[in-house]
Amino acid sequence: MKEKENRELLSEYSLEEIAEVFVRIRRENYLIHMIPNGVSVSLCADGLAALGARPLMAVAPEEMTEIVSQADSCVINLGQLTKEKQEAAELALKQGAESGKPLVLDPVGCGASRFRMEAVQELLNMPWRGILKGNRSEIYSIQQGKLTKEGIDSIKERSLTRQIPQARVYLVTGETDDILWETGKTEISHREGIYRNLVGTGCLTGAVAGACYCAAAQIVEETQERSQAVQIETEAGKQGGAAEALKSMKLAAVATSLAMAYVLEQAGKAEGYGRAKNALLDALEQLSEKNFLEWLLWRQTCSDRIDTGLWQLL
Ligand SMILES: Nc1ncnc2c1ncn2[C@@H]1O[C@H](COP(=O)(O)OP(=O)(O)O)[C@@H](O)[C@H]1O
Ligand SMILES: Cc1ncsc1CCOP(=O)(O)O
Repeated sequence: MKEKENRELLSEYSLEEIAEVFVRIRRENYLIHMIPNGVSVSLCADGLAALGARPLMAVAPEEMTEIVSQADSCVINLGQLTKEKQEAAELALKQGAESGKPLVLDPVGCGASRFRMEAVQELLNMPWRGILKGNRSEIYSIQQGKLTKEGIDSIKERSLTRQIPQARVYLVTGETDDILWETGKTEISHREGIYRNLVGTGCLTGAVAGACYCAAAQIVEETQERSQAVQIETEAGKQGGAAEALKSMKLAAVATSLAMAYVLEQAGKAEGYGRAKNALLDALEQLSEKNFLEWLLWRQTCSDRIDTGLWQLL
């Protein structure tokens, strides 16, 4: 059963399709609106630009509906949360859901204070479809409704439940990233290379997910259109909306996780914290080039050799 789940995911997305996500971001120059935090705003804006996307960082509730309407996707990062930011996040999720935009929510440090936890729970109770990206501690806090008081980091080992709402995909980051959805789960290991904990890489992961989600939605839609052109309408086809949306979210999460594994590996080779941050941005720029597909193929070959698989069995 576990093996079947894993094979299904492998057959769902080829490495070429994953690499195509980044070629598309550069070609389409998606406008990614992010409600950022002051600590990582430059890294996220630079990171999106390095990918070939167009960042737009807006925070004022007064302009949120207009801004979300014109963006291709919206990433809501709750770091440095204030009441005003919470209001902006609610408006962004509402407008994003109404206009069917790809949405990513990053509940930064939601286990650190009651204020953050309550705000996150309210936002999660709203009806929107999208990706929830958090470290293991943040997702644990959300699932258990408990404060973990680990600051913004994930320090302790935490077990997560498999109860994921239907319209959401969770991208849980750490040494191994977990991608969870209502009926399944996969793991992507980041253990290769030397890892350096650079401030803002969690936020950057959310920003990258926002860009990947735009490309993934287009890729999935085009694949669906091609298959509909040769098929008569089936029951599965009629229910295509939710299934397609789930596929886009999963492809976006897988592409984000592997891209971050690649860029963090490049950053890990640089000497010194400052150089590592620049190496991270330079590596983001390479994702749309053939280096990244070659790295994916190389990684798969290595994984096959040590018999773990690119996507680890669950
Ligand atoms: N020990 C680790 N080894 C390799 N990569 C890691 C490790 N911990 C986190 N990462 C990666 O670093 C990025 C940021 O994740 P994380 O540090 O968990 O987020 P946050 O900054 O929100 O706590 C993600 O791409 C994640 O996969
Ligand atoms: C340090 C800090 N404090 C509030 S937001 C923030 C940045 C979060 O960075 P990361 O992406 O590494 O979790």
